[in-house]
Amino acid sequence: MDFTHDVIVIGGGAGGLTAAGGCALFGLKVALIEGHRMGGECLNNGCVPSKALIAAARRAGVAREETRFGVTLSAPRIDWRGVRGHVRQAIADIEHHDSVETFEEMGCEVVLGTARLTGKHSVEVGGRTLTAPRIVLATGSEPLVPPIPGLADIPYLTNENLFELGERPDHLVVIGGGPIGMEMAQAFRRLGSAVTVIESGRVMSRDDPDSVAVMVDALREEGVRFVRGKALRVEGEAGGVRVHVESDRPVTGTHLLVATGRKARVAGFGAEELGLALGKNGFAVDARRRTSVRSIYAIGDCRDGIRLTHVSGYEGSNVALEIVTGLPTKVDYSALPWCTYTEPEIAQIGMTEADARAKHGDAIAVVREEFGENERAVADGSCIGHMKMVLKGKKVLGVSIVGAHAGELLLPFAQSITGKSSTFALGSAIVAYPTRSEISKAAAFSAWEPTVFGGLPKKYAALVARLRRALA
Ligand SMILES: Cc1cc2nc3c(=O)[nH]c(=O)nc-3n(C[C@H](O)[C@H](O)[C@H](O)COP(=O)(O)OP(=O)(O)OC[C@H]3O[C@@H](n4cnc5c(N)ncnc54)[C@H](O)[C@@H]3O)c2cc1C
Ligand SMILES: NC(=O)c1ccc[n+]([C@@H]2O[C@H](COP(=O)([O-])OP(=O)(O)OC[C@H]3O[C@@H](n4cnc5c(N)ncnc54)[C@H](O)[C@@H]3O)[C@@H](O)[C@H]2O)c1
Repeated sequence: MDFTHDVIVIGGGAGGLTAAGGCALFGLKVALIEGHRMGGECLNNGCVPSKALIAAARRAGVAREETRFGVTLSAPRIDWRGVRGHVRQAIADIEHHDSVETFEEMGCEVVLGTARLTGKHSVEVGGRTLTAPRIVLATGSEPLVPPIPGLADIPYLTNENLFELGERPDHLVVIGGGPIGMEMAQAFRRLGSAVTVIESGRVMSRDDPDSVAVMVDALREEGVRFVRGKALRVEGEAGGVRVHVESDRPVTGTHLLVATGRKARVAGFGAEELGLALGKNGFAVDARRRTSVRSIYAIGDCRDGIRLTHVSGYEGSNVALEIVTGLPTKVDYSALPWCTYTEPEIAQIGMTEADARAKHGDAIAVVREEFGENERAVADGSCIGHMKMVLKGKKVLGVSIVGAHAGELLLPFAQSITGKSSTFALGSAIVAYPTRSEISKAAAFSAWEPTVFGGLPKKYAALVARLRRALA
């Protein structure tokens, strides 16, 4: 078969950009297709606007403390247009990292349009048929809106319209106590909204309960109200919503945010017709991120599994490496980090205590240290929180941290968990997004870039690509 490309990547979010950029930098002929906005969810409706909003809210939160350390601040005045302006500016300042021009410079052919899978090796977009030995699906996810009776009849918010809100809600009701619910609850509360969170199960159920308890107490103290129960029915109109909750009184507010998880984007672009197998929520994949059709990979939010920007990026680079070298490249999540950017932050790497007990029983030990004993925390007047290190013998299995800048404390444990500490390992470590710690990975990666993308590796990649074209 005479292929138009070596690789076709569908989706220009964190996963697709990393896969496409990686292959292109090795000299492969890459088509990168994006149907909406380059940068995907993270840049446009996810991490970047949420963290920008959190930054504005943090400023308001500090000002609300009035007198501290002998310094008196005046109470915050919140100009919603200014807050929105900061959110937009953050996106504008970052978007060039993900732009068409940047990826064309790397050597990708960027095609703007909605792609349709038409075969094991073919994709249609904008009236063209593109073909390649390997296709990478990085089509992402969208808000999972549960079928709560009444919801379809009232205006509600999800992450897709939250950051474009024209006014500050007087009372924001949030359904869902996951990372989106928690980050946004605190941010809106600090910006002056009343906030009620409705959660049917455990708040932040993926994280260590001891960390979560500290964070929930802090949010309660700031005035966030928590209601335990399932949201069963919703009624009202713009400016006045009422949520009926299992085993509690109805909750009323002015705005409703639905933050009840994500639904993988797997339908409507030819994957069903090709018979790609599905898992519980997304394409079923093996450890190499191959779907049931072996020439097609699925990475990041669109496959069944954990959904985070750095996870999409890691899977993108793994798949690029496999395609370029021809060597199987499995994901390794033994040192997977994540962080929720409330204040205090909750950060995790590797196993929680519960994960470790489930796997190793009483063979584990847990060491706990308090920030109240940490002299930098004391000097900062910011002693809330602790670190729990989970060990088997002296080997670290995981670390849970709650406290100021918790996400920035994870990186050394990536090295202790994996046992890899070279500059190459640092350059390819999975680092929680967005953290300042990423700069260490960037520096280590830069040191290796000329070698990794040098003449010899490119010649080898070209040979593998020729063989693939001949054998596919
Ligand atoms: C409010 C919020 C806050 C978040 N905060 C964080 C955080 O702080 N840290 C973190 O790690 N994660 C965070 N996340 C999760 C993170 O945003 C996602 O995990 C990540 O963006 C997924 O990247 P992706 O490339 O897999 O998918 P996406 O970013 O969803 O990209 C998929 C792309 O594919 C395109 N596409 C889909 N179908 C087609 C088609 N047929 N043809 C062409 N193009 C197509 C879409 O337009 C989209 O641009 C947050 C998410 C939300 C909603
Ligand atoms: N800092 C970060 O890394 C970060 C921040 C935001 C989002 N994200 C990612 O975005 C994704 C989505 O986050 P999310 O918070 O929407 O999802 P989530 O699945 O983590 O949490 C959703 C919560 O909603 C609850 N829920 C569902 N239906 C309900 C109902 N009817 N009534 C009451 N509660 C109900 C669930 O019990 C669950 O706790 C996740 O993949 C997450 O990893 C990450």
